[in-house]
Amino acid sequence: MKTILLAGFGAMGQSIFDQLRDDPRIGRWLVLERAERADDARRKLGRHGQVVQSVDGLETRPDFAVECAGHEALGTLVPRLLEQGIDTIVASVGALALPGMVDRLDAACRAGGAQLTLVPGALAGVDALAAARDSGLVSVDYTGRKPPGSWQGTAAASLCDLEHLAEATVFFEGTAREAAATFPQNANVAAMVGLAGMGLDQTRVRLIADPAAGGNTHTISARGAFGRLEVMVEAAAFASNPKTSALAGMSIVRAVRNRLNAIVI
Ligand SMILES: NC(=O)C1=CN([C@@H]2O[C@H](COP(=O)(O)OP(=O)(O)OC[C@H]3O[C@@H](n4cnc5c(N)ncnc54)[C@H](O)[C@@H]3O)[C@@H](O)[C@H]2O)C=CC1
Ligand SMILES: O=C([O-])CC(=O)C(=O)O
Repeated sequence: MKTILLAGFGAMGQSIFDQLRDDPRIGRWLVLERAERADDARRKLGRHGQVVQSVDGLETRPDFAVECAGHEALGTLVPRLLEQGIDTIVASVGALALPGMVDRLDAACRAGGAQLTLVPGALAGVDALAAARDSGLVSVDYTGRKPPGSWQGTAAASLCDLEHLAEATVFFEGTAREAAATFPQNANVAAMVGLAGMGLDQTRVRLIADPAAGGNTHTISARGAFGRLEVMVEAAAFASNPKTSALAGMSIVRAVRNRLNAIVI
């Protein structure tokens, strides 16, 4: 039976645990949380696992790890996990847009002989984009559209009047690298499109606050030698965190199951 280390027990982390808690192939959860949220995590984990203080000096070595704790945590925790040879699945893909981060993670993987998995998260179409890239891509565009409430508490609040928007408002246009760095809680998907396709600096991003949006919508438009791609997801958000689509948690669950299943889809 497997032991999984889960860094971050917020909206996504709790949903991942809830979906996988009864899987007989998983024996134990080691959860890393900030001190002020540790008791809550301990209570929710019950007999299924324990809260740990650090990724270093663990009594039980995890078989693999999952990160859903944010950009800062990715930078501090994930290289240390990889250096210890612990394969890690990450949600906070946008942190790879930070200067030097890809090289740092690559070096940590090599030092530990570990593998880092970036999930599509709330996106669809990443498989096709990544497959098409070696044959040559001509353009890749990503548009993120969310209700104003999903942009509250982010840099969008200083770029438009989120409280009083009467219509859909484009408040950001730039590269995937700029989007990921400016909106760490909302533009991990933009970084994923960039990393899977033409690169962080060649991928164009538009971010929109839309009072009429029915959910968090993510649209990828791409052209290349393969042909043309147009994929849109309208995703329901977590009640506990409207910035995050529940599909992002499901995407991690898929990645975990793919490590446990005989047949990988
Ligand atoms: N790839 C994708 O499609 C998506 C990726 N994300 C990323 O996933 C992250 C998590 O999303 P949510 O669960 O919705 O956020 P959340 O804010 O609900 O939960 C994050 C949890 O991580 C904990 N945390 C923060 N720093 C930590 C640290 N150093 N060590 C341990 N725990 C720490 C927080 O206390 C909190 O409980 C986001 O910050 C974002 O970077 C979010 C949405 C979609
Ligand atoms: O969950 C989503 O809709 C996407 C998101 O927040 C992110 O990529 O950071």
